Amino acid sequence: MKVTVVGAGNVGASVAEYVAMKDIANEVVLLDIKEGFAEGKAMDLNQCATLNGFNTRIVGSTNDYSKTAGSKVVVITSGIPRKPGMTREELIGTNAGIVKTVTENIIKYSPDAILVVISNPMDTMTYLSAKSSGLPKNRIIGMGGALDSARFRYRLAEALECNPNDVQGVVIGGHGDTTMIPLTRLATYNSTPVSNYLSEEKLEEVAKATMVGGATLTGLLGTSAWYAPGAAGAAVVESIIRDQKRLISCSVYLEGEYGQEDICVGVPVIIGKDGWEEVIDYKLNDDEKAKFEASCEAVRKMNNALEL
Ligand SMILES: NC(=O)C1=CN([C@@H]2O[C@H](COP(=O)(O)OP(=O)(O)OC[C@H]3O[C@@H](n4cnc5c(N)ncnc54)[C@H](O)[C@@H]3O)[C@@H](O)[C@H]2O)C=CC1
Ligand SMILES: O=C([O-])CC(=O)C(=O)O
Repeated sequence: MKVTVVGAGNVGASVAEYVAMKDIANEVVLLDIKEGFAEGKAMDLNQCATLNGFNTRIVGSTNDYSKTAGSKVVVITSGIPRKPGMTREELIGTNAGIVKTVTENIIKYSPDAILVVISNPMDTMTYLSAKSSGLPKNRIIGMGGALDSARFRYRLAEALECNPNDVQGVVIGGHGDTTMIPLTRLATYNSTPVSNYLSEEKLEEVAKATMVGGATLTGLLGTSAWYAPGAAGAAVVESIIRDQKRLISCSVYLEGEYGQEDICVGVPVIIGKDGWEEVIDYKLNDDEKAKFEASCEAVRKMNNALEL
């Protein structure tokens, strides 16, 4: 099984590392446009094999797509990250051209691949990939909700002073500072509503911290985060390769689900060997529905800036 990761920068290398550590692919191809960069990252990662006990071969490629041929999954992380003070949406001018070209090159060599889009602004880049590839909608998955939900669970666990693995929580909507929707009403601490333990004000605080999770890290790091984004990308890849049918919030092309058409936005989906298989209806209440609609309107505005 071959997995390609386009963009060997912070997020791409992190996805490659976590995929290798899971030992779910024989080969991971890391491709970057920067001369020798992907080869260097691949060599460094290969030298972890005996230390971390994996048997995945990592191959570096400077823009040679023939090396990516026959990939089952392709993760797209190429593009610029934001700097402190910027929004993800400001990246569209540079990243749209990159994501479009990369998508076209990838499907020339791997026409049956499932694409996992990570580059920002992620929902719009996923929509662009869907439109420019012409691939069946189930084979295009935007990764954002997996990360945002992990951050939400971390923040909830911090507030509850508990083990994050005992907390369930999902973020839907756009992957933007103001468009994501942490579903606090549905969050649980080992099956009991978190509202049993946390006040409305505390839950509001948790939701706000979740929404600006990426911006907070960008402020601290000077560039955007990569460990949790890499782990979230690898979790989506694993669910595809192992056909795990995990229920993960991902940005997918909607045709009526959640009342939306012709948009890629975060909703809970089942992820398996054929890509995303089904959207699960969380039965939003009126307030959540209104937030989701506003989120979709903002994503749609971004999509309108694309030259398709
Ligand atoms: N969806 C999500 O949850 C997340 C998205 N991101 C996004 O992921 C993207 C990558 O972030 P980082 O890895 O931190 O950036 P980075 O700058 O470390 O790496 C990006 C890499 O893409 C490469 N690249 C640029 N144009 C290319 C092309 N045409 N073909 C192949 N490679 C190309 C660059 O040479 C660079 O090595 C950014 O757009 C960032 O905003 C980051 C974290 C989470
Ligand atoms: O914040 C950013 O720009 C990168 C990203 O999407 C995240 O870490 O959630």
